Amino acid sequence: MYTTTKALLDFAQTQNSAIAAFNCYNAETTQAAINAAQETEQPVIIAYGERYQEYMNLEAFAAFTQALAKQKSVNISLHLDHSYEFETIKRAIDAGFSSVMYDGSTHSLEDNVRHTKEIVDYAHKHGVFVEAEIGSMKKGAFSDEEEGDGRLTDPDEAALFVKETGVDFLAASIGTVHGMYEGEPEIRLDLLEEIKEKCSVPLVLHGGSGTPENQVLQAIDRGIRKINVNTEISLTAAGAIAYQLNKNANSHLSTIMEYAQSTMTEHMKEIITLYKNSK
Ligand SMILES: O=C(O)C[C@@H](O)[C@H](O)C(=O)COP(=O)(O)O
Ligand SMILES: [Zn+2]
Repeated sequence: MYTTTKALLDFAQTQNSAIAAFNCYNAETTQAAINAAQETEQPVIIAYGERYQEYMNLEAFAAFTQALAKQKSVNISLHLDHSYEFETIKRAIDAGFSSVMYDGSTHSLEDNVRHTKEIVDYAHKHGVFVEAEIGSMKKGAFSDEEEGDGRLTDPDEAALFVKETGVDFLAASIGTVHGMYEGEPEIRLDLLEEIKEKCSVPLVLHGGSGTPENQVLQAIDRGIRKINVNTEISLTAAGAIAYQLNKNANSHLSTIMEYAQSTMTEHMKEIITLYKNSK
């Protein structure tokens, strides 16, 4: 079923769980995520980033995802991840994305508020929900993302940001990184508690890959409702491809990709089940 990210995060709120938002950019990643949702009978968010456009056209991706989602009985939403250009956001809204993320984290607070508000006003007029980021994420290992300066979110700034912009979901920087960790990460649960207390909107955790399970569960218990995962799944697929080629270097491409896809599905099922947080 094709639904909105807002409906999924509201549902997560009632369950004290978080919804996995998997970064998808081709047929295999998207099918893997949708199959994982179907097999676990849990909702999932398909997150397509602005930077993937060179790899798969935005409108084609949206049509593909919506067509698959409509054939399934579980709830699936389509979200535009990290976007910097108003133009991309407008295109995503026209293509049927239910939510978009404007990433103004590299701007000053004042500019981030101004740009985000402009986008929120536009998106809300079109019935679309907006995620935005305050603070910024550091880049860890194996991430193709651009280097951020890694500023933790200030709870008072976050409260002001939510109030001034009218944003629907807030991505807060609380100690995770984009990519894998070099050492043991430490999610700042104290900071998360303070942000949660001061902001009434659902909170989003970026940099889900490699984050220790006990820290993830504690973050969910303190109000994280959406967790973005990319690098970990990409590494799983790369490992599966290497394994298949090692077994048979002349494998047909469809065999290699099918194996990569089913391996991703299994990994995604574990993540979805963890985030469900049922004790
Ligand atoms: O890499 C992308 O294009 C998107 C990611 O930044 C995503 O938003 C995210 O936070 C996933 O982090 P990761 O699991 O640590 O790669
Ligand atoms: Zn991210």
